[in-house]
Amino acid sequence: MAAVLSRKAVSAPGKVLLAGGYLVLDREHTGLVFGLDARIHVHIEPLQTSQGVVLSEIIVKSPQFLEANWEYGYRLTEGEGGIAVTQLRVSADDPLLRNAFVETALSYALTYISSSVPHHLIQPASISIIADTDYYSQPAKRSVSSSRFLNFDVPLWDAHKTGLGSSAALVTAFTGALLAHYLPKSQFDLTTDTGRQRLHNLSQAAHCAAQGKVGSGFDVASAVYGSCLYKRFSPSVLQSHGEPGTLLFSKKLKSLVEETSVKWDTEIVKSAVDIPKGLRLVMCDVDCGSKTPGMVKKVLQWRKEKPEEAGKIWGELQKRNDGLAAELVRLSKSNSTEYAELRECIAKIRALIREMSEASGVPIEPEEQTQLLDTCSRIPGVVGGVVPGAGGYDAVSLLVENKPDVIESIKKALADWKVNEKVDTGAVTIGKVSMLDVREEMEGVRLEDPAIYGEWVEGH
Ligand SMILES: Nc1ncnc2c1ncn2[C@@H]1O[C@H](COP(=O)(O)OP(=O)(O)OP(=O)(O)O)[C@@H](O)[C@H]1O
Ligand SMILES: C[C@@](O)(CCOP(=O)(O)O)CC(=O)O
Repeated sequence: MAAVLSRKAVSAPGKVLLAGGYLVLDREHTGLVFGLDARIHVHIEPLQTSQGVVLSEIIVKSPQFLEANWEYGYRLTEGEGGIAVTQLRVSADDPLLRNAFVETALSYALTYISSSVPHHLIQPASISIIADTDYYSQPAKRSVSSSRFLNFDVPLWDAHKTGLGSSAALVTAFTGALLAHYLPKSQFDLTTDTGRQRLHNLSQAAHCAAQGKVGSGFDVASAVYGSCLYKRFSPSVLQSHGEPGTLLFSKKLKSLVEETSVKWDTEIVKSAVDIPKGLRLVMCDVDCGSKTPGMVKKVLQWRKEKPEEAGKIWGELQKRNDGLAAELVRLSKSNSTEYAELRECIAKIRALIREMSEASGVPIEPEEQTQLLDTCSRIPGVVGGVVPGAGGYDAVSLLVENKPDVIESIKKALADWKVNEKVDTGAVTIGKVSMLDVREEMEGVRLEDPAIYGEWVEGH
């Protein structure tokens, strides 16, 4: 008889790329990424089936959203092709709503598990995904109990994202929960360097496959390792492992994850990143629900066409980004509250980002965000702010003194804030600007107590 597996829960943090957007796509450069205290949690338990009924089924639910149930059948494929998963129809009348991140992470993780314990049958499981509130601009309804997790009461696809990296945190926590559930601790332990390295490699591979492109991977790296200075892996690492169901996929994935044939050249430096005790990060969401498509492509095209111009700006930006990281660490170590130099670092970075926007024709720091950042930067206690990551109209980040009156002043300023008509480009409509209830967090992925989810995993 197969051993009864115990329930497990894993969470991973969201992210903000404070400095190094676009540059981090190139291994010549680095990104300064902070993990956030908004987490995606994944809870997994054996699926209760009627006595004598043997199913190869895994059920995944996002109980905070409507119609967010996905059921999968799974089977071992021939030719060491790994585990293929097939989405099952919940009921004959329902349309098949796919979730590429869940589906891909499931088949990658099950394939790795089956290659690690080849003669074990994978038992059915029930998985719940539970997200902290600030991943979505959607106003959430308070849940009936005292649970910190809220009910969004809309289909997942209708919730506006705030850009905190839900898919990377999801894929990392989901993969971690599956490995922790099915593999013995001797083969996978989230608390060891080897465990985290394998989880990182597997999650990066699955996340890239689900996205259909290989980005820099800073979001998955920070979901695993938390805040860090990040240098990407060479894209060639992910070029030849194939797809689930194709010849030798299982073998190739195992060696990719365990680095037996390919070496991942990712560089994670945690000691280069810190936030001084007297400061914190704040994120302000503009809820306009739009992001200019193709920004990355356009910036890279500009860099290709104008290598000299781009090289100069990127070289200078890298220097300033390094300066920002160094100043944060210096302030943190010295316990100093003298923020003039930090203010200067942020102002220089913003000026260079605007120069890059202008030269590439890509609204990385659009006029509306310039105005928002300028307004916030004038509030006493606000050291400065930037458009993080790819920029555009996602939430902006501020570095502020960690004092209740400063936070109150920011909230008040945001409540009154409107785009000045003179700079309103008309490209987007900025909704209500609000402060998200998140701040930086140093820790990455972690095991959670499965009992904390209460009603969210019972009876859903
Ligand atoms: N609570 C959830 N339950 C299930 N799937 C989710 C959940 N939250 C996010 N996802 C998955 O992640 C996808 C959103 O990922 P996407 O990469 O577009 O955005 P993001 O990672 O939040 O933001 P960004 O990349 O801008 O930081 C959704 O379409 C869905 O597949
Ligand atoms: C533009 C880029 O460097 C950062 C994108 O960051 P974000 O998704 O906007 O947080 C792309 C990448 O690193 O994959």
